[in-house]
Amino acid sequence: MDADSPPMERSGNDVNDIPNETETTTIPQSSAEDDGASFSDIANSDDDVQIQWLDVPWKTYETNDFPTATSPNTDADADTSNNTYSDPEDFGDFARTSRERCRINAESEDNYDPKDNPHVFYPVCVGEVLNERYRVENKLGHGGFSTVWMAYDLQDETDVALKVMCSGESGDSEISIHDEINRNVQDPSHLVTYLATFLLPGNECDHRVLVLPLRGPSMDFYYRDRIPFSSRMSAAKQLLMALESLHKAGIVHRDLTDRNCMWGMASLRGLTRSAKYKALGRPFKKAIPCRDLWKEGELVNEIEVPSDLRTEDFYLADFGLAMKIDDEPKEGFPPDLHCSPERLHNQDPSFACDMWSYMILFAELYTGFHPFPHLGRGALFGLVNSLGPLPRHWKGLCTDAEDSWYDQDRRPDPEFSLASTIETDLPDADPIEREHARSLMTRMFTFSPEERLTATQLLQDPSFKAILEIYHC
Ligand SMILES: Nc1ncnc2c1ncn2[C@@H]1O[C@H](COP(=O)(O)OP(=O)(O)OP(=O)(O)O)[C@@H](O)[C@H]1O
Repeated sequence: MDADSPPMERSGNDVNDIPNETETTTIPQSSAEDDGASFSDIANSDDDVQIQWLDVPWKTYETNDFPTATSPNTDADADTSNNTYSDPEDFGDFARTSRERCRINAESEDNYDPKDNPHVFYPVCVGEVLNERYRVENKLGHGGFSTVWMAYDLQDETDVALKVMCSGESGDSEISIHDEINRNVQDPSHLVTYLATFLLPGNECDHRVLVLPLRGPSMDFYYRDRIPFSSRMSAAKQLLMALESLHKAGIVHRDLTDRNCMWGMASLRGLTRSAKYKALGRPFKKAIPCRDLWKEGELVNEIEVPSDLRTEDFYLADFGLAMKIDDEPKEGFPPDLHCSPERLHNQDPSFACDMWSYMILFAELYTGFHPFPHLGRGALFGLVNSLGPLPRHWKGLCTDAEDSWYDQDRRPDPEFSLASTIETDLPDADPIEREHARSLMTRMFTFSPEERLTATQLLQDPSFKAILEIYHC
């Protein structure tokens, strides 16, 4: 597929640069420990042959232990720019004790058990080569329908993300919406669409795999308020422009959440696997403990991208629920806290629903917090408490709602009005800036979808532009 992928820099490693066969290189043995060296330390290391990254026992290799120019893995495993090599057998560390096994924070093992689950996940081991091309090197994340892995494309010699879908998810509609995006969206550069796709034969079923360009951490990963304001506001603008181009092509995303928005990640091209493990963390894993599993697989901790690898680019991903605006809506909602109130009342998805979700993300990027504290009583309660009663004609359309939330005499709690929330969350902001934020949020967080600004209108809105200008975006 010729979907856009970002330009990747190739660092100067060439098989001819492999040191003389008489030289000896010392590399660390596998270890879960980390000496805290930064990415730039690794990428710029000009140590000669003896390098020491970890405070762990050392293993000494003769250089002729390493792949030669005729070996298929030569380029993949030798990174002579750093004079370092990957141990071909090193694919992370197994938890050894029950306490260590508890530290593995992955999808539930039940997802692999056909007895518990009609839509099973595909068991994957780090180190496995999928489709004779993609060597799985680390775990990126998982969702309700997939596991997502960082893999090395042995053919194109680049890192990619593999989204391995559960059985029963043909992926057909996601692929066709990716195709639609690549055909019709004027600028898809901030939309994460597939580079290639293949099927993996599973246990009496196939599993669809999407090969995606590798991106960085999702928006929910970092404490947002630790990222500079200018980066967060630039992200908000990039996301809105991506959404505008999606909407102009007649596509609604329907699942705009912090999990589906991602920062960019600096290219790791040219680094050995051990250097990548050094930068991103080593896979920490245990075998999937299901009995009678048809194939080996591992539950693996998801990588934590260090902040010095995060780039200023921002992307919208996961088009699993996206659809053409005129198509018959399929099942599925964003999580309640990012879902528009009309969708929570079972109205059809619309561009305005996406704009509500966008505005929640904008508020989270801007203030660092969700704008409607729900006090443990659910998303709709948070809205009623801050904005006032829900439209009377929606009553009865949402089973989780209380009748009193539609009582038109009900007053919002002044402590949770948008003005007070903005003042609490941004105590140092200039009053004029806060007034722009209040005005913008009041107009966007309206229960009438038809009154919400479109993406194009919001990009032109004087208050939106004023806030971005303050942060030089
Ligand atoms: N291209 C990518 N680069 C890096 N990480 C990714 C990429 N795609 C997905 N991820 C990670 O994997 C996680 C799950 O991906 P995704 O949301 O696409 O899966 P899903 O099964 O559709 O999830 P959901 O149940 O939320 O719809 C994301 O939150 C993100 O952390």
